[in-house]
Amino acid sequence: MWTELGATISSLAVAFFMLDKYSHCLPYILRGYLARIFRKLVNFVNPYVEITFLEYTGERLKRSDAFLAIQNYLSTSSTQNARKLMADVANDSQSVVLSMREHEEVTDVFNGVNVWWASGKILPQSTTISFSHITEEKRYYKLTFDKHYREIITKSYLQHVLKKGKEIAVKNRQRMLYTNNPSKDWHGWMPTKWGSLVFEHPSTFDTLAIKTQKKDEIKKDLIKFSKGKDYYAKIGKAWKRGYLLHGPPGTGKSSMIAAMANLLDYDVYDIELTTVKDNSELRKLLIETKGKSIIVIEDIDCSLDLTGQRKKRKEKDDDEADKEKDPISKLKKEAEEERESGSKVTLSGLLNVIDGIWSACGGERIIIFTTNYVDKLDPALIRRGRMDKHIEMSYCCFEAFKVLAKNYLDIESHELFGKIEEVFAGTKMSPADVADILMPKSEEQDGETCLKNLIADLEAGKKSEEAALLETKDGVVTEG
Ligand SMILES: Nc1ncnc2c1ncn2[C@@H]1O[C@H](COP(=O)(O)OP(=O)(O)OP(=O)(O)O)[C@@H](O)[C@H]1O
Ligand SMILES: [Mg+2]
Repeated sequence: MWTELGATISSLAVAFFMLDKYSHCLPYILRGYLARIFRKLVNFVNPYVEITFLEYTGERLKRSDAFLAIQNYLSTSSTQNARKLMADVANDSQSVVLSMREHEEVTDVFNGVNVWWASGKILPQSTTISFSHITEEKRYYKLTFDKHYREIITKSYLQHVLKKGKEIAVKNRQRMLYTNNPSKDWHGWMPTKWGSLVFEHPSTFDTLAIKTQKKDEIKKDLIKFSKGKDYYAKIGKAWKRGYLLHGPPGTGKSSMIAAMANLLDYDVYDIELTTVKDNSELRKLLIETKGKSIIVIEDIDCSLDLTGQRKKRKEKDDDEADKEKDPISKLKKEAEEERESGSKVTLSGLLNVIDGIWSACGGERIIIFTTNYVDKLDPALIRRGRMDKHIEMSYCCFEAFKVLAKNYLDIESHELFGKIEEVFAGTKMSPADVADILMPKSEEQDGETCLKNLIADLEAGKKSEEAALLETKDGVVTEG
């Protein structure tokens, strides 16, 4: 069909060229008359409108969202029509996603109107060697439809295609875990700021050992946030939420982040601040994050000189230690300090970037800081509005233990539970330690043995804690 159409159009183009060339020989009125007839003729033989959607648009050659949505949309309709398809895998290799190959055509029907989609690519014109995969060839989709349906196609149909395409993208999307690459590995404008892996952490709110009430409260908060697009727009605030997770090591802070990402189906951006050169690099990194994501800065107290106090204290300790150090140790220490001082991200820089980034980016984002020492953090960093919710991850309690016993041993109730509840009171064992004890170490070790081991460990821990407390008390009394 297109070949015939092309031939007709070229004949008309020749006719028009001749008309244009010799028009000065014709009287003015006849010239206008012929031009009108010619236009009618072209409209008659080619009543179609074409819209082209390029893969890369704009000066910065950003990948077009419309192109991606169309690609996804056509992945369903084209599989029924097109003969040449391309295959890719999604969702942990669970499903195959098919899309149209170049120079294929498919027909789609919308409200009884036929439209035609064609895929193609424009090859580079010059033979110069390019270092960019983007400039080498330009892929596009071309939509053709009868001009009588211009209104319905350009409005309703395209809206329908974009909406469906985005829905398919969400369905096929593999969640990713991004980690920042050191800036020395960034090459020009190539997207190497973030390295990525498929995010496959198994932690969920069901496997998290924390009190049920707290768990439900956090889940409710997250779901409310993720559905809050209209609410945030109404109150004129950026669609973001900050969480501060604090608690001793092994209490499940990192597991909680994974559970949050799994609950909301968000990507995770894990920022290692110590490899970020300065504030402007941090800004670049954050600007590149996408919506529906959780931005994580773990151990925030260790990543930055947050309060100034840490540095001063360190300097004081170091000065004293230096007096005793030999020259080789001193040199080693200096080299280490130089490496450590690689990151010049400052607290105020971090705050500015965090506050600014929300206004610059669309789409929902959660930012999470974790720390073992909440008291060390600068109040400016964790004030309400920046970190909206503070979640304390605490030592294991009996309620949390029951979750671990179910996960690790498949035991939901046992005669030893009464004793365990009793010994848990007043102990400080992290869920990570409890989980380790509950994990059978050999084939012979059954659930009951693990529970008995736990009781023994808890009792031993309790005794040593009591002894330590007594010692301290004695110390205070003696000093007094
Ligand atoms: N609350 C919890 N519920 C379930 N499992 C937990 C919990 N806390 C710890 N664990 C187990 O212990 C391991 C370590 O936990 P996790 O890394 O989440 O602790 P963390 O608080 O991030 O520790 P750190 O402060 O050292 O980073 C996890 O792999 C998990 O199996
Ligand atoms: Mg952690």
